[in-house]
Amino acid sequence: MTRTIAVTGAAGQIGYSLLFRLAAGFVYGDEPIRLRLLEIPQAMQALEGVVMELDDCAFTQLEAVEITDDPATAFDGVDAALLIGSMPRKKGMERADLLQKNGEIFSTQGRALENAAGHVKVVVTGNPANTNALIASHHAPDIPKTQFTALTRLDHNRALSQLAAKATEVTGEPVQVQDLERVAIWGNHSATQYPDISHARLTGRPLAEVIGDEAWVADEFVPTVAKRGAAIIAARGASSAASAAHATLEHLRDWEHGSNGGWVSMAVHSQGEYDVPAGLVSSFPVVCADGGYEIVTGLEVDAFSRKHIDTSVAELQAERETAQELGVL
Ligand SMILES: NC(=O)c1ccc[n+]([C@@H]2O[C@H](COP(=O)([O-])OP(=O)(O)OC[C@H]3O[C@@H](n4cnc5c(N)ncnc54)[C@H](O)[C@@H]3O)[C@@H](O)[C@H]2O)c1
Ligand SMILES: O=C(O)C[C@H](O)C(=O)O
Repeated sequence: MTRTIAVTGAAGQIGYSLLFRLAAGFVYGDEPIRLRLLEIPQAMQALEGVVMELDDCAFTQLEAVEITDDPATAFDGVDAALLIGSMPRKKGMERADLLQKNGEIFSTQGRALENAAGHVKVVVTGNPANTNALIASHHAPDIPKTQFTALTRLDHNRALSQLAAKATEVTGEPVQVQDLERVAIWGNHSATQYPDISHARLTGRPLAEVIGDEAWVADEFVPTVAKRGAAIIAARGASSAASAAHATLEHLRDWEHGSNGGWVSMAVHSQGEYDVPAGLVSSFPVVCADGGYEIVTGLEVDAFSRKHIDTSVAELQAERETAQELGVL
C-alpha cells in the first residue's frame, strides 16, 4: 500500500530537515510513500528547489512528490498530515503571541482536512501547537478528535537527554537515554509544560531516588526542558529545526508502528483524564500500539506534579479563550 503524506510549511527549516528523512524511510521503512507538499504562494519557488533535491536523492520508496498552495488539494485523500507551516516564534515572543497569526491558518487547514482519508493521522508541530491542533480539529468535525495530535515529543526527548546526562554524573556510570523509562511531558508545549520524572525508572530503579536531588529537579531540570526552545532561539537566532523534525517523525513513527510498550509523550484531546478539562489538547504520557495510542491511566499525581500540571493546563484554557475571542474556535 502506498501512503500519501501531506507536509505543510515544506519549504521552511523544519520541512527541509524532515522531508529527506521521511522520504528515506524513517517512518515507513521500505513501504512506498507519496508526498504532498503545501506552501504559501511566495514560497513555491523555494519549494520547487526542495523538490529538485528530493528528485536528486533518487529515493527508491518515494513514488511521487506533488506541490501546491491550496490546502484542499494538499490534503485530498492523505493518510497522514504533518502541519508544520506557520509563523515561528522570534526572540522575545511568547507562543501565545503566535495565536493570532496562526489561528487563521489552522482554521483553513482544519476545514481542508475534511478531504483527507477517514483514518488520517494529524500531527501539529506549528506553534502554538496544542491550540493549533484544537483549532484544526474544531474545523474538521467529521474527523474523530483522537486523530488530531500536537508535538511534545521534542520536549520528551529534551527531558531524556538532560536526565541521561544527570544520571551519568550522579552514578559515575554511562547512562543512555534508552536506559530511562516512564518519563512524561504534561500540558502545553510552552514554558509552562511539566516534564515529570515522578514515575521514571533507570533500568528498573526509581529515577528520582537515583538522582536524589529534588532541588535539581525543581530548579534546574524542569525549567531547562521547559525553556529549551527559547535557549535555542537565543543561541541560533532561529528556532529549533533538526530536533523538531526528528521529534515529528518519531511521533508519527510510534503512532503508526507502536512504542513497544514504552511511554512517549503526545499532546492529545483530553476526555478529562487527570483532571485536565475535556476538550483541551494537552500532553500526556501515552503508549502507542496497533496504529493508535492510549493515555497511561491510574498514575498517582503528587502535589508537585499537580501544581505544575494545573499551571500548564490553565495556560491551555487561556489560549482556548483567546482563540474563541479571535473567532478561530
Ligand atoms: N512543537 C514543537 O516542538 C516545535 C519545535 C520547533 C518549531 N516549532 C514550530 O514549527 C513551526 C515551523 O517552524 P520552522 O522553523 O520550520 O519555520 P519556517 O519559518 O522556517 O518555516 C515555516 C514555513 O511555513 C510556511 N507557511 C506559512 N504559512 C503557511 C500556510 N498557511 N500554509 C503552508 N505553509 C505555510 C512558510 O512559508 C515557511 O516556509 C513554527 O511555528 C515553530 O514555532 C514547533
Ligand atoms: O520555542 C519555540 O518557539 C520553538 C519550538 O517550539 C521549540 O520548542 O524549540
